[in-house]
Amino acid sequence: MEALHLEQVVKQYGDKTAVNGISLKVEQGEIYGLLGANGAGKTTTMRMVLGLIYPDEGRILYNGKPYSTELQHLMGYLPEERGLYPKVKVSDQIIYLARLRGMPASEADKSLRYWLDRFDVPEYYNKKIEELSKGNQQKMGFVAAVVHKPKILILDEAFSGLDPVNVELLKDTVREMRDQGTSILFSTHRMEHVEELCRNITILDRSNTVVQGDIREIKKGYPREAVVLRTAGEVNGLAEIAGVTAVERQERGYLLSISDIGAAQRILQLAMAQGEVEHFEIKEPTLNQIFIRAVGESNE
Ligand SMILES: Nc1ncnc2c1ncn2[C@@H]1O[C@H](COP(=O)(O)OP(=O)(O)OP(=O)(O)O)[C@@H](O)[C@H]1O
Repeated sequence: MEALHLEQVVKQYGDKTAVNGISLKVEQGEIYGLLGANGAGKTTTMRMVLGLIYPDEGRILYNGKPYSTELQHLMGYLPEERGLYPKVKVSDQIIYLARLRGMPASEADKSLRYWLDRFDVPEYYNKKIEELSKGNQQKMGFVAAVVHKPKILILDEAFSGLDPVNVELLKDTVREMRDQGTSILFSTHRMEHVEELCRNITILDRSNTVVQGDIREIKKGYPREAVVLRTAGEVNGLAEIAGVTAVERQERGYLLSISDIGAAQRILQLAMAQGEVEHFEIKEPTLNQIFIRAVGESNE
């Protein structure tokens, strides 16, 4: 059974439909990508899942059951806007938040110390949030979201403001939580993070679902329009091949754009006829390209 199931969920603010009939399922131990342009309805959807606001239509089920206040103990949320108080000590507020979610103080303290050690910052225990850098405040926001061991974790731009080392650290942590059975709703504008972490995604555009499903399946539905070719020497006549729309000379070869898949074979044949081919690859579209195309198309 799905840990989280949204069925035709609608949210309106006056005349404005912020979310227009979203349906999705997140399995136990899955990281699910919720994507969309600015104002598409992601935060509104996440706030409904958290029970902070209520859907006007449709329903949300948690392990097959409707929302109840006990669920607050099972959910963790890292909001896009920093949610921690600047003047309060890290330990005071994170333990307080964990207790609000039903964790005894001594266990919360132990869990907080575990996370501070894990992130190699045990000294933050006694620091005020305002004394930390922006990235480290973000890390403490993450700790606040996971300290009580949630079963459903909602991450809104979890990696924003983090340096590459910390991004990797948090990615590993998120994967580990997934492997332990946590279901994670993951929202970001960074498509490469989605490619690395998520199996299934929904792309929202102006309140509507425009793309949904398994990333690998979605990619199969889009044409392959790029070829990478690496050869020992120059290849003449690439631009004249039927179906080749652009040829870009790169440091170690060529990047070609094609309008039909047959052009790829013609490129390979021409290159082989002129010398040794070191590398040949027909590239799948990136999620970034799919996003731009899907959101662009629905705006036409
Ligand atoms: N409290 C509110 N009252 C009125 N309109 C709202 C409210 N909250 C959100 N909206 C509107 O609902 C739509 C969806 O907003 P939402 O914040 O869910 O988008 P988002 O996908 O999270 O965007 P972003 O990527 O910019 O964070 C927007 O048009 C927004 O202006």
